[in-house]
Amino acid sequence: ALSIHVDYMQQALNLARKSPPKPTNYRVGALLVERKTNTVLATGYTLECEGNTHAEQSCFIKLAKEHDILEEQLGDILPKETVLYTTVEPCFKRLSGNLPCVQRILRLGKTIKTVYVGVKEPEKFVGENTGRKQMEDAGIEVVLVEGMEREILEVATAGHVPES
Ligand SMILES: Nc1nc(=O)c(N)c(NC[C@H](O)[C@H](O)[C@H](O)COP(=O)(O)O)[nH]1
Ligand SMILES: [Zn+2]
Repeated sequence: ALSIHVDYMQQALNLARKSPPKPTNYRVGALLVERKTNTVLATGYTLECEGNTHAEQSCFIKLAKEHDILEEQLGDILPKETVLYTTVEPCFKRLSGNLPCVQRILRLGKTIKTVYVGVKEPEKFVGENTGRKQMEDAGIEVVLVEGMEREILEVATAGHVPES
């Protein structure tokens, strides 16, 4: 049966499709959702916000702008039962050196309770992604929403040069 999680992951994948293809990152879509009422608090996709931004980061930037606060202050306004859907698991390291999204999530305190991911990050750019363990150690549940791996990866890597 189509779970609510697949519905949100499909929405996230549709967002990822808006991302301009690039060989050095993944095209990812993300949604911040208030679990009790299932209200979408913010949507985002890779490179949506100016600069070299990630999908999860774009959600945070947009929501912070809406509340006229800094991104790192979002923990003060996010509902206690906020969850994040992202087609590719949050990054723990970025080749650009920008702050990884796991750190962005962790600094929001106990507001983000669960992170739903469509796929684990491939090891192409930064080797094995150890972000999941960092989040679980901080009490954040990480749930793999199965069944969409192939299409998520197809969208995520659309800007990559085919492996020769
Ligand atoms: N979860 C996630 N959301 C994104 O929006 C995105 N682009 C990635 N991609 C992860 C990948 O590891 C980094 O894109 C590379 O490490 C290059 O780093 P930059 O993106 O240039 O900072 N991962
Ligand atoms: Zn990231």
